[in-house]
Amino acid sequence: MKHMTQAVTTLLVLGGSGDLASRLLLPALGDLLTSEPQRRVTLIGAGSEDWTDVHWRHVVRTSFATMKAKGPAVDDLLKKTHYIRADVTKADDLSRLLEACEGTPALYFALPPAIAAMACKALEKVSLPPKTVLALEKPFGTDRRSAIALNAQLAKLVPEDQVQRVDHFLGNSTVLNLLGLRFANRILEPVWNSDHIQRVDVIYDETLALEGRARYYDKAGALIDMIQSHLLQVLAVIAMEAPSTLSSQDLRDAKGAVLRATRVWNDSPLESSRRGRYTAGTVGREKVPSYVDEPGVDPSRETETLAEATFQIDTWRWAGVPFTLRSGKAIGERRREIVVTFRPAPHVPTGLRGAHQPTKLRLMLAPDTMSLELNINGPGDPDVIERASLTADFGPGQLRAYGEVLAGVLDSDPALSVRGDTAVECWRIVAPILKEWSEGKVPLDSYRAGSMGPSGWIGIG
Ligand SMILES: NC(=O)C1=CN([C@@H]2O[C@H](COP(=O)(O)OP(=O)(O)OC[C@H]3O[C@@H](n4cnc5c(N)ncnc54)[C@H](OP(=O)(O)O)[C@@H]3O)[C@@H](O)[C@H]2O)C=CC1
Ligand SMILES: O=C1O[C@H](COP(=O)(O)O)[C@@H](O)[C@H](O)[C@H]1O
Repeated sequence: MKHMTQAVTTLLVLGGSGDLASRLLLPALGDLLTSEPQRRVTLIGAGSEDWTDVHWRHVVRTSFATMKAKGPAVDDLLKKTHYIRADVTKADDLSRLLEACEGTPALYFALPPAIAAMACKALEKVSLPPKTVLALEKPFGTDRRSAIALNAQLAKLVPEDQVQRVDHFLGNSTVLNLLGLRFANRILEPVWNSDHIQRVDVIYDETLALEGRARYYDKAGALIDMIQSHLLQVLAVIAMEAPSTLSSQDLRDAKGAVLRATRVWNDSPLESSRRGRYTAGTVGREKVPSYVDEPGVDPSRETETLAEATFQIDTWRWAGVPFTLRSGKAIGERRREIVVTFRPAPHVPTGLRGAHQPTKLRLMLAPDTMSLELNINGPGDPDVIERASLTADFGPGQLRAYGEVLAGVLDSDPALSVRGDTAVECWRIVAPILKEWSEGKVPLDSYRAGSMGPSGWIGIG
């Protein structure tokens, strides 16, 4: 993304002792500072663990090492970074943390969602320095109503453009590349509509299983964890109208308009959604227990680990085109792709045989590649259609997804974050599915960990 003047001088990570901080945020910060050595950031970690500064520096160094982070910005940060033990739900503790911040702080809520909401409430009693940035992780709230309440709470604290509702998929380079691919070429936009596109599928199947995250995941499940947030954002970027600029206002207006027009296909979760849960199996060489036997899981919740749902977008451009989003855990093969399937050619000349498959554009995420699958009639019999793929490698991108997220936070540029109304809209979109699933109207199918999903499910993409 574009690089703005850095607005934030201190990054205060609330929940610095957690998984997100050490596995994703800190490595991304190291990566960002290596690639942009002119940045200067003071990093403060805060959490309920009784850590010393020495221990915290060790955690930061270890995380930075995973990205081979180096250079003057990294050295400067490592010299000064420190850790403060605090209960972030208490106003006094939050005041203490803010007093330790130099200049303009960004508070990154790397906290369980309920604790983040409590911390926001406590911040009402705290005086925030001007231009303070608040960065909140997904899921933003637990349903439409709580997202509206959290928005109202945040509005009491800072203006909307100082709130970053983080969705790291928007920092994913393939998602960013979609902007260039769609809007910097003449050939795609004229066919990017229901006249030419038959369906769009977004698939994010992971080989990872629960990874010890039952405390959060068992209450969320695949629909909330992946579709309500990340994949609907991807849908919005695929389907949005061309923004005039890459400014946060233009990008977020364009995404917001698409999501406001999106609803469950035919308003029927029964026909348009499926859910599954893995049983014991082997993924690669790893033995995976049945989801219900994972520590911390409550089987009576009937949490799904694989979700698939089809949506419609009620606009002139997209009327009648199904958008199917799917994500699952403990699937036998990792598959992360956007598949755009074009309608068949209106007439294939009589005498040309074998044009059975439609043109498909595949955009693969991490590693970021693209392939356009075409029908051609060479090199063999000129009367027979064969398939050919035009492929391109997008390269790794300057920064990883969380690096882009952190650049946005430090520059106080919300372009890659989710606007408040859009976060609410995403809950509105999935609400009918959540309701019918909770009422048991859509069966919870089983699939063996390491398989491609429940038998009987027709593959997509
Ligand atoms: N982990 C991941 O892969 C991803 C996580 N996220 C989101 O990031 C957020 C954090 O997740 P994750 O890091 O996995 O969660 P963890 O449970 O690993 O970490 C949460 C952190 O918050 C701290 N904490 C909890 N209560 C308090 C309190 N009252 N005062 C101070 N610190 C407190 C915990 O400290 P202690 O352990 O001492 O309680 C811990 O450091 C969630 O919203 C999640 O959805 C988003 C994308 C990916
Ligand atoms: O936010 C989340 O995303 C990850 C998948 O994203 P990736 O960039 O790590 O591939 C997912 O595994 C996790 O369950 C979810 O909370």
